Amino acid sequence: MEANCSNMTPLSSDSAEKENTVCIFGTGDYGRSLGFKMLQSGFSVIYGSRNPSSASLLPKGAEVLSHSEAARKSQIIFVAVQRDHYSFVTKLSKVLEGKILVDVSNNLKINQYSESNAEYLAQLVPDAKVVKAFNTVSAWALQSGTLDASRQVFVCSNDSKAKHAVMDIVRALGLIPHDHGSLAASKEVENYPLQLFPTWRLPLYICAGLTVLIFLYCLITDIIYSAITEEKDISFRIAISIANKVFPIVSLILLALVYIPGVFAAIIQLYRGSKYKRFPDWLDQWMLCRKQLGLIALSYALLHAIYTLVIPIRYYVRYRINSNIITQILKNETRTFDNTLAWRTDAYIALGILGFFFYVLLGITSLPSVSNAVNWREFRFVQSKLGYLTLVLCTGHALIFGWDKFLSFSRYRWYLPPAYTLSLVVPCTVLVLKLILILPCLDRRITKIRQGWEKSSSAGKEFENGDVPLQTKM
Ligand SMILES: NC(=O)C1=CN([C@@H]2O[C@H](COP(=O)(O)OP(=O)(O)OC[C@H]3O[C@@H](n4cnc5c(N)ncnc54)[C@H](OP(=O)(O)O)[C@@H]3O)[C@@H](O)[C@H]2O)C=CC1
Ligand SMILES: [Fe+3]
Repeated sequence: MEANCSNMTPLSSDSAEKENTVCIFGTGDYGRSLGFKMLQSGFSVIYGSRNPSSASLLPKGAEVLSHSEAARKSQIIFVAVQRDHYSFVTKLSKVLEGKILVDVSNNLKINQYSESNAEYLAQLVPDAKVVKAFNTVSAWALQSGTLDASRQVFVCSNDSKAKHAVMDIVRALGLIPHDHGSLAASKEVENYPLQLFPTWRLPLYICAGLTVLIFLYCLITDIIYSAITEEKDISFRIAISIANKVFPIVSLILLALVYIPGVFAAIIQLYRGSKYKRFPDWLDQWMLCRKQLGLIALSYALLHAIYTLVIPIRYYVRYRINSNIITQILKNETRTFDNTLAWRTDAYIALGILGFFFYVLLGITSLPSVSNAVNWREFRFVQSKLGYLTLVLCTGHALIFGWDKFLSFSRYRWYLPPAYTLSLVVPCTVLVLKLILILPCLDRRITKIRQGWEKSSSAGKEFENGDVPLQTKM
């Protein structure tokens, strides 16, 4: 079936109907859902089943026959059967000769078998043209029509015509086909739905590790320290006070971690005097998860903002304010207005608000629908310039919050510095390194390197781009 199916509507003539007919082996969940969607899109559907008479719950308008009878009636056959049962196709090898067999199967584990299911099917019926497709679309999504998250269908085959015929069907169903090349890619395609947030794994581990470490640090320096040295139980602070320390600290560290790899990359390129050598793997990995790190940092900043907003309604805070007022009344004293403190708190809050605003802006511009609407230069400007501005504002927010507390030794509990200082180490390091890198002498050199200029280390000679073979990326 090489006819273009993209404009398919139900056809009336017999021959056209034959061209428009697809066969589905298996009347299980997937076979039924696929058949339902096919019928909706104007195809005729014939099921091939072991027991045609007892097949039930099939979509209206579909026919059920034996495997061989059904296969004879269509050029394209979808195999909606679990891999373990594929052996039944060997008996049909004659009738399947030259036909397109679409393997929709998935496995339970990554690399469960040595060869992919599609390659296995191709070995069982070598004279059929096997195409891998549809495994990324669930039965539920096909049936319910909620295909927003899984519109993409990866298609691969060794037979180009067969692949394009299946891609036409994919389009006719309102889905988006992605050509993944030959059947050798089918293993990767089969592993795809089994991966659980692959690009999120490293950022989530980093975030979880930092969260636990900072929480333990705050627990020791606040709650356990008070319990042991002052015999005071302030464990209630875990719920809001400690949480509202952990979230901003981790958020700021994660935001700085988004910008460190760029700084390291610039230093490495300066040192090598070239951009044509691969970065170490760890740096590549780190660069690839910057967006995820940034989005987790944003979610923690959002939590910090919400926790901060509830401070005035906390019982503990209202109690402290009231008891302060009563103490002043009882002592008949009035605390004078501290102008410096007023400036400090206002500046700290203002930097926090502005920092959060740019944080959100960065998050919004990283959404595909927004980033697709800006060109590469605009995207770089937002993510780099506004990103650094966010880092500066948020670091300023933390610096003014802490002020000179780090100088007062009484705040060091068991020689441990106040928790806020932990949030400043990485961001300050990034900002200092960035400041050095934007010094005109270094900036000019980095710009030249990124435009392709190279310094030959062996001969001490300098080559322009093009004189030296490009070996690797960057
Ligand atoms: N469910 C889902 O969301 C998705 C499923 N898939 C893939 O689709 C395929 C089918 O899945 P699903 O429909 O859920 O599975 P089911 O177990 O529900 O159905 C499989 C069908 O295969 C047929 N069958 C069972 N045993 C044999 C056998 N020994 N020989 C021949 N045919 C047999 C039966 O149909 P009959 O009785 O008519 O012969 C049965 O209904 C699988 O490979 C799966 O990985 C892919 C993406 C998503
Ligand atoms: Fe804050």
